[in-house]
Amino acid sequence: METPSRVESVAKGGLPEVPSQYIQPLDARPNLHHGGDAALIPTVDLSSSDSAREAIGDACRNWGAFHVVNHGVPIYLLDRMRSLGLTFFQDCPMEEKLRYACDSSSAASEGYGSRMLLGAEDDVVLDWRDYFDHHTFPLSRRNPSRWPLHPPDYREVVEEYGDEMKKLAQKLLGLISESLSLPCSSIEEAVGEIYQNITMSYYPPCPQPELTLGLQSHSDMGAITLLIQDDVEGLQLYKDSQWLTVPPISHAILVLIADQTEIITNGIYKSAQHRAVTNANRARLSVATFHDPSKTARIAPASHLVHQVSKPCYKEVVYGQYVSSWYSKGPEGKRNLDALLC
Ligand SMILES: O=C(O)CCC(=O)C(=O)O
Ligand SMILES: [Fe+2]
Repeated sequence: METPSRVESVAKGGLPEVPSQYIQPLDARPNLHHGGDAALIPTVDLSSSDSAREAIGDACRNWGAFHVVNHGVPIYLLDRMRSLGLTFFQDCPMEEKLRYACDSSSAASEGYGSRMLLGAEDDVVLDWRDYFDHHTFPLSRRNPSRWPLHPPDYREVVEEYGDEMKKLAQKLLGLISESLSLPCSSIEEAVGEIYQNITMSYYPPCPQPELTLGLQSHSDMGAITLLIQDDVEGLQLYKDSQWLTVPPISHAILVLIADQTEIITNGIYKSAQHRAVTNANRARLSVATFHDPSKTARIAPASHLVHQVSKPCYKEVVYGQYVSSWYSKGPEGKRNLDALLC
């Protein structure tokens, strides 16, 4: 098995210039002089479901993303996850990290990795990012012995975090369904059994942030993503032909609508196109918790919503095929979803 370079090791070399594989084509490079403003991303207070429902509907229609507060997940757990991630990436010796290396020849395999897309090294531009992916639901996929042993509470915290995030994702899918006048369980039933992955992403300081991306432009492929970041800016959202910076809010959780929810809602709600930019001075950490259908699930627009606009806007897709094509062709924004438009 080929062992790809870890971005951390490339960054530690103190190179004045990034290696050519990390240089983005001109049209994908970030304009760091015009960072944009995303202060307008809505924040939804979940303490009252009645007012949250309407606010969620507006946010899903206009942004595909929103922050939630009073979400019920203990704040200490958000802080502990961020600190476990930083401990792993910054304090664990490389030799130890590599004991958890993921299989770089298969998509989204569990463990420590750097390359998201499959394909030959010289075919793809590499992201300036290392990550650790944990498989947490269904429970049959959960095997904490494949996760770091240090700090001593690492495995326990990741399990508790996964449990809390799943509960929140289910609550949100219920509110999203109701915001479209569908029964509360509609979207969750269309998704089927939830597959949850937790990916900690680590972006080391980059000597040429204007040429690179921490994570290329994409929308998440599953149903709903719940994301927290540390206090370093870097996440950007594409809206109205502009890249806008998403401000980190330490006690909030960012909700990103993903592609299967766009399909199920027949395009009424849009998945969020986003990317991560790098910076020269500070490493950045994010933790994304993905909630996806099983690979065998068939995803199609909900019939009730098809009747509203008189036709389905997306073709039915087997989720596993969607995932394979995403990893082999690359996301390039939302091109995999666009390919399913009727
Ligand atoms: O680092 C971030 O904020 C974004 C991470 C992300 O988009 C992903 O893991 O899919
Ligand atoms: Fe993402």
